[in-house]
Amino acid sequence: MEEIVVLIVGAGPSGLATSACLSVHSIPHIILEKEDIYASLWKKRAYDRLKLHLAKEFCSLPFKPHSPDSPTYIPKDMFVDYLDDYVKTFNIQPKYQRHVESASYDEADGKWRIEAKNVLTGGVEVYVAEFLVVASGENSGKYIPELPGLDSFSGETLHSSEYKSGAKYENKEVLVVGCGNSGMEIAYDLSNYGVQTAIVIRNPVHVVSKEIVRVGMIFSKYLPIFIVDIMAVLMSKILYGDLSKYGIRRPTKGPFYLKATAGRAPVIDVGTVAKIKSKEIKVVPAISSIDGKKVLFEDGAEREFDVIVFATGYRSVANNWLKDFKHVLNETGMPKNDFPHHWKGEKNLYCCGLSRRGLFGVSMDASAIADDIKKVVTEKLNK
Ligand SMILES: Cc1cc2nc3c(=O)[nH]c(=O)nc-3n(C[C@H](O)[C@H](O)[C@H](O)COP(=O)(O)OP(=O)(O)OC[C@H]3O[C@@H](n4cnc5c(N)ncnc54)[C@H](O)[C@@H]3O)c2cc1C
Ligand SMILES: NC(=O)C1=CN([C@@H]2O[C@H](COP(=O)(O)OP(=O)(O)OC[C@H]3O[C@@H](n4cnc5c(N)ncnc54)[C@H](OP(=O)(O)O)[C@@H]3O)[C@@H](O)[C@H]2O)C=CC1
Ligand SMILES: O=C(O)C(=O)Cc1c[nH]c2ccccc12
Repeated sequence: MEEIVVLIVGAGPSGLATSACLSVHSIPHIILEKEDIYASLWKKRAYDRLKLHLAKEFCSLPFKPHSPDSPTYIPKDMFVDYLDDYVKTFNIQPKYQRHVESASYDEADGKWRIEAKNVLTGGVEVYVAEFLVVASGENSGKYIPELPGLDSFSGETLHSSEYKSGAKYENKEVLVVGCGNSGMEIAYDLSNYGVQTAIVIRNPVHVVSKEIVRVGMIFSKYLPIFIVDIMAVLMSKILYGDLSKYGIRRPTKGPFYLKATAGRAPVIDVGTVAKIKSKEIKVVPAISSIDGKKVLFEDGAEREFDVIVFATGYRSVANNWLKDFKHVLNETGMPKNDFPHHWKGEKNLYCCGLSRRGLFGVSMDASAIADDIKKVVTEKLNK
């Protein structure tokens, strides 16, 4: 059994940022990561053409702004290089292939007991920590809806986290389920490879440009969200026009309101809208059932597909291993406390990167968590 002051679960940007902030405070800690590398989402589960879709000033980790020479919207591989530099700068050394399977709070000694399977040896390692930081990601579990007849589908199915590029789907009929940023960009990528592409858009969704988001993020510092949303929607209408005739309806609530309250990011268009307008990408309604290669839609139409890409999002699965999750999370694996108090729980339990604010939120959380742990440790030493 290993005793440690702070144990961090996950070596994505949240775990790395928290580690850096704790190191600056000289607080001993370890990171347990189930994969064999850090930043596995960015290194293993992201498609080729992915870029950061927030301007770089909103995407840096603590103590390390992006280089002035970096493009405003950083390509995935360049962001991975940035994380490599970050890990070197702060000498971050996660314990890899340690899959945390259980974490519970021992009331008797007031510490966290963490059990992790060593993926290499198959053995179970036990750790005892005074502080526990959940940094396992809001996108840690793939979500695929249960659709009637899905088991009968005779083509290929994959989740967006498994998609790399449209190259392997040339001359195929592909259905993308989900019109979030993954679905809309994957549909664009498929279409660029000449793939016959359809996308399911079943509910209203905002479409904005990167520049509208950048302006909105800047103005959000000074103006109430409803003003920012009025501006954002007006700019979107000017840029894209009335999209309802193409099957894209705008929600009644604004894009920044929905992001702040429901964590639903607007679609930041990469060129998909133009392809939908030109009918290179076909918009279809919700699926009612699947039969072999045939997909039946709620408008009664049906069409055969070779491939279905589920760009239907993710879920936090922290509750699978965090037995005493109620000290910081709710039943869905997300923070039980509202932003900006979401990161701190009871019993020295914290969560980082679960505020649905992307890397911008990661940095805020990591700094706040490390500062709070430093305060608690200092107060204890001064008693
Ligand atoms: C396709 C995609 C694109 C995105 N683009 C942007 C963007 O442009 N800008 C932005 O701000 N945000 C973006 N995001 C949001 C993204 O969540 C953050 O950028 C960032 O990756 C969050 O970091 P994280 O460390 O909290 O979570 P993750 O990056 O998901 O890392 C969590 C880590 O925890 C590990 N882990 C999970 N469970 C366990 C366990 N039980 N035991 C041990 N280890 C475990 C995982 O292996 C993983 O390495 C995007 C997300 C996706 C899916
Ligand atoms: N940097 C970048 O360029 C990118 C960033 N991202 C980020 O990654 C995160 C995850 O994004 P993403 O993977 O798109 O997931 P999201 O959760 O944002 O979107 C999931 C989509 O799936 C749809 N959906 C769910 N179930 C069904 C169903 N049964 N039938 C039809 N549609 C369904 C949802 O529609 P409904 O509303 O109807 O439920 C929604 O449109 C987000 O924060 C996003 O901003 C993602 C891709 C690229
Ligand atoms: O892409 C993501 O997952 C993000 O959460 C990035 C993000 C943070 N704040 C936003 C506001 C509008 C659109 C995207 C984001």
